[in-house]
Amino acid sequence: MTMIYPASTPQPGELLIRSWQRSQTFGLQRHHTADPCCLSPAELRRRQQRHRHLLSLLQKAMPLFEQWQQGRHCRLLFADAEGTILLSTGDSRFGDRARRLALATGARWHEQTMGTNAIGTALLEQQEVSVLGEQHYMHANGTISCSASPVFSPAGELLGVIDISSEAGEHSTDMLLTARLMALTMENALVSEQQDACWLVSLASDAAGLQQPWSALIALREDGRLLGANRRARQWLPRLDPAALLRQLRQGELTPWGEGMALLSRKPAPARPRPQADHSPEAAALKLLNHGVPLLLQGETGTGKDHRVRRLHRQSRRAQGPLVAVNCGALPAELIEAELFGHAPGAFTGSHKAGRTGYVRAAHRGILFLDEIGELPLAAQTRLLRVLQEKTVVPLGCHEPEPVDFCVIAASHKNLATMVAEGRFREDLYFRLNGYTLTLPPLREYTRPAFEQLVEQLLNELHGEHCRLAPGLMARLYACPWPGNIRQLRQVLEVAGILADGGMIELHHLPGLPTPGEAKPAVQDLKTTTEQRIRQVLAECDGNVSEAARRLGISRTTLYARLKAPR
Ligand SMILES: Nc1ncnc2c1ncn2[C@@H]1O[C@H](COP(=O)(O)OP(=O)(O)OP(=O)(O)O)[C@@H](O)[C@H]1O
Repeated sequence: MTMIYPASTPQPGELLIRSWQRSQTFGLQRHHTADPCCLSPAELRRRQQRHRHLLSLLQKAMPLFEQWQQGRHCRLLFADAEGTILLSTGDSRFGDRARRLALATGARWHEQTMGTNAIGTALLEQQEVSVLGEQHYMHANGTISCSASPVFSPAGELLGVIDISSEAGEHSTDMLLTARLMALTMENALVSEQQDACWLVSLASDAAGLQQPWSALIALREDGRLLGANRRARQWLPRLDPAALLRQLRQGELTPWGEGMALLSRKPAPARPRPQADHSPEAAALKLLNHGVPLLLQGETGTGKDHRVRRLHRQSRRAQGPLVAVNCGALPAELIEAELFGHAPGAFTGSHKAGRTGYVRAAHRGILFLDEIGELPLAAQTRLLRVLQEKTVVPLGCHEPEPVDFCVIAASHKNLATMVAEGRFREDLYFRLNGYTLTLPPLREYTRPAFEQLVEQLLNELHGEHCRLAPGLMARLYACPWPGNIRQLRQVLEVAGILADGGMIELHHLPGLPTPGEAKPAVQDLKTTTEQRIRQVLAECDGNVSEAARRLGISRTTLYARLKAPR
């Protein structure tokens, strides 16, 4: 590959050559328009919310940048580990050009789409880099120069990147140094706040270098176990015995170490208060799941069964294993057993030539989520019961049972106990699945404080902390019937927050608000109320079922089911 630079541009090092080669491999052309694939404002706010702790640490390090920046025309950017800019601040004169070049929040600077660039290249190489003027792969970016330094977690995972960008002619080497200093300051803050850390130890080549942002820093537990390290410390770790070092340091705060380095122990970091014991049903469910007890989730459509299962999986001991979700109501009747338990190659006419693993075996070492379990036909229920009892599967066409290690969570919007009483669900399977029942209430049964908390959480998740309801609107929302439960509420708030540009939501930002009843409907009236509301919306949509389901925030299947439900 030939790289031709203007005489004024420094020749690239190996890192940039590798990056240019990658840019070519990605099929990019230098004269193409760079496409930063900007995120929608809502998605950007979600990401900023997800990374709010990192952003708050960056804010604390900001005085470093502000002091240094005086008189310089440059911008500081922070991008997450996927190259999405979450913060852009600094000189507004350069800001206009920066915006034109998509150095603004929401833009994504992957190497795959933008070619060689400081953010994308620093992320892929996991090391700091300056990309000056025409060293950018895309001509369009040749007018700027950028220096970026990655930020790592105390465990060494890449969290994001700090970048300082300026006009190509105005870049200086201290921009990379400042980006590095900011990144190190953030890493040190992360190391210092490690949970259970009692000791922080700085390492440097001499006493003068200790406790500087660029010194190595490690966090230790009371017994000397290593909890985390900044990037500088990581290079020492292979030669370091933290427990022995701590013993030594407890004799005297400043101690020579190993290869003549000076060491300093700092005051014990304040221990974090232990979380209060959690006696909620969800905590009980998690504890039981971790002991292999099957869970049963009951709740109307949209009450958050799927959402809850995903959260339980994330928090469980099986978080590293798969979560295999099966909608039992959507399995084709004639293939249910093959889909669940798998089959040998060519086991039956029309079967997969290579055989099929089946959902149960796919959940090995993880969690099998059987959604809409009430829809499973009786014959399949019998086989499922055997699989749950024996924790082995015999795929169709096989003879040998195969052990499978999985936990099961089942969910249904139908009342399974009633189905058992009516003979539509096997009693023994019901007892086997129902190690512990978690019932998710419909929104109409939420207390006012619980409802407010949910609305605030959803607004925060969807639109960030500045989005809130105008006075009086909470009461209006609480009075609505919400047949689609959280799904419907979420959709209404998503639309409202966008219309309100993430600020104060007024009544006119709520076009899809369900009509409030005179009072909250009594439970026994709910079927009638729901059906009336569905018919009303259907009429408003001229019988268009998809549109009505969208407005109500429920699926089309649910809409049909609601209309067909026996009175
Ligand atoms: N606690 C929660 N916080 C935020 N969002 C939630 C919560 N619970 C549910 N949601 C959201 O509400 C919507 C519906 O949730 P979910 O699909 O989990 O409901 P469900 O009970 O499984 O519904 P169905 O029975 O119709 O499948 C989803 O968009 C989900 O992200």
